[in-house]
Amino acid sequence: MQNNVLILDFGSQYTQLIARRVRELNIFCEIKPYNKLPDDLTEFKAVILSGSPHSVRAEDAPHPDLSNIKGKKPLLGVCYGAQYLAHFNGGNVEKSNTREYGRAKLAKLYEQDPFLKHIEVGSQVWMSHADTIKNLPEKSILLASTHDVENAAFKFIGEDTYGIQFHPEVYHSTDGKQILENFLVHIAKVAQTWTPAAFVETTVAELKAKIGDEKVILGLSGGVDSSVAAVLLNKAIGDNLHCIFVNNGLLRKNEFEDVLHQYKDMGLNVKGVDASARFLDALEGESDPEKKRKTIGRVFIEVFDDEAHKVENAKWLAQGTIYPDVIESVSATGGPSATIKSHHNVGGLPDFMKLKVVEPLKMLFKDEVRRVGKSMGLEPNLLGRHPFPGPGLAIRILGDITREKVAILQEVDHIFIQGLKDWGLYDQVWQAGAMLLPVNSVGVMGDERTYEKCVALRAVESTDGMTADWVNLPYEFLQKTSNDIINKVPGVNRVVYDISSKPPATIEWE
Ligand SMILES: Nc1ncnc2c1ncn2[C@@H]1O[C@H](COP(=O)(O)OP(=O)(O)OP(=O)(O)O)[C@@H](O)[C@H]1O
Ligand SMILES: O=c1[nH]c(=O)c2[nH+]cn([C@@H]3O[C@H](COP(=O)(O)O)[C@@H](O)[C@H]3O)c2[nH]1
Ligand SMILES: NC(=O)CC[C@H](N)C(=O)O
Ligand SMILES: [Mg+2]
Repeated sequence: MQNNVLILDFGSQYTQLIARRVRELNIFCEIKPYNKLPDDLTEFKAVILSGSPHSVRAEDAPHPDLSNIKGKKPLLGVCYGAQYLAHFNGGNVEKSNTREYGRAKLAKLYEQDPFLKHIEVGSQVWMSHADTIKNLPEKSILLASTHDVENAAFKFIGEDTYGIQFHPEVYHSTDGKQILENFLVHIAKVAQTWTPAAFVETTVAELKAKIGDEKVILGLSGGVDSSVAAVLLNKAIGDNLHCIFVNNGLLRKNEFEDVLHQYKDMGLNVKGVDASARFLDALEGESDPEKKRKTIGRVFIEVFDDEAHKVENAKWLAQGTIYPDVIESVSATGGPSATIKSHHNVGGLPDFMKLKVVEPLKMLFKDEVRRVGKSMGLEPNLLGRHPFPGPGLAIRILGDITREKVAILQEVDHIFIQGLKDWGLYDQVWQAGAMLLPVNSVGVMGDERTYEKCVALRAVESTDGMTADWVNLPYEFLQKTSNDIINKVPGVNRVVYDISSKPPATIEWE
């Protein structure tokens, strides 16, 4: 890759955002942890240093050796990155008197530098720091100040090395993208050639060369990632791609049939495997959330392995892994984070399958996967689908799972999701679904006492599922949906709406 940019991660919560902004400029970039700086940097045309929760003044802070970079390639330090450049080049970084967090405005611009092209006094920037650069490093000049931060942007004389105290990657920095463009396009001369069409072209060529005449197996889930991966592979190797779509009995109403048809219409070589009974039998009597997830993962591997063996001469397993799954970021604490839920994932396929792995999307963010899918002509209804968890309705039925409960929840979910579509709300919601609760409550229907199930509806806004807010759905919609559910789904006499955000509540109830 000739026009690659390296983002060196010091553990900032915004590192991925830097990558996304760079890619919005149609420039490819990769994130590497600061302690895994590649020896060979020839493929990188420019380097960006991220922010960090650490203070450069602390001994245990990240202090990588930049001697192969600084002065040799265009280099931009953001926040901690800028402080780092200052601190180790004769400048002075100190604790600031007040913690500076939030909006600020560029109050003074000092130089006619391409870095500041189209940037004007008054431009809003976003600050998030406790340390401040008191004295600029040697052989540098000041480029910009805000009202409170004198050394907000600077440049080393005679090099393309820049430092900025604010964060150009967050949207609150109104001209942040322009600044990144100034640095990458005008100063570092990186070509803006990273487009979905170019990605498809190069990836298809790479897949052809890599796979040749061998056969590939791919699990299709109905979700965006595996579908886009399948279409890419299909372009490269045609019917040597064998897709398997498993019905685990825990999908949405009619999902298996509908999606299978859609895949066939797309020209994919796909086999639908109805393993509902195998999953539901294995889950019988199980009500512990983690055990349910593990059981589903295990049965999934068994079914998949059985099917894979039926494809003669299969040598590859394709996966829809995307970039956030593989980025090695530096965590603030350095230690592993707590397991909240065990995600069911084919990523955990055991070695005994002896297949080579191919992951055509592993450098893409989710929105890029969608754009790539769009450029290959995938249906908007497939690309715009809400995320649906691998374990499906199993983790939305609290307590033990029975076929009757699955059927009830499928009906409820169908009414809710169809309603969102009919009311034009589906695309405004990031994810929605219904939970079947393990409680009965008393009701009255047609003068008769009822003692039946309760369902909870959940609709959230989110960008990546890591945090989420419940959606303020119109009362009229909730009223109609609740009525429809209670009237049409026997066994349910109460509907509630989940108004918890994540954190502390997760999106799924189990
Ligand atoms: N019902 C299924 N049949 C076959 N393969 C599946 C099924 N469900 C999941 N998979 C496989 O497991 C992978 C992980 O599933 P999961 O739902 O966790 O992925 P995801 O990141 O949501 O991606 P996707 O958008 O493809 O669903 C999928 O990409 C797919 O390859
Ligand atoms: O493929 C998946 N396998 C799983 O085991 C799984 N568990 C949760 N999810 C989805 O992840 C997002 C965050 O969910 P939680 O807030 O419930 O952890 C939400 O989008 C959930 O639907 C899963 N997806
Ligand atoms: N956002 C950052 O990079 C912060 C850098 C450093 N930890 C500070 O507080 O100033
Ligand atoms: Mg999925």
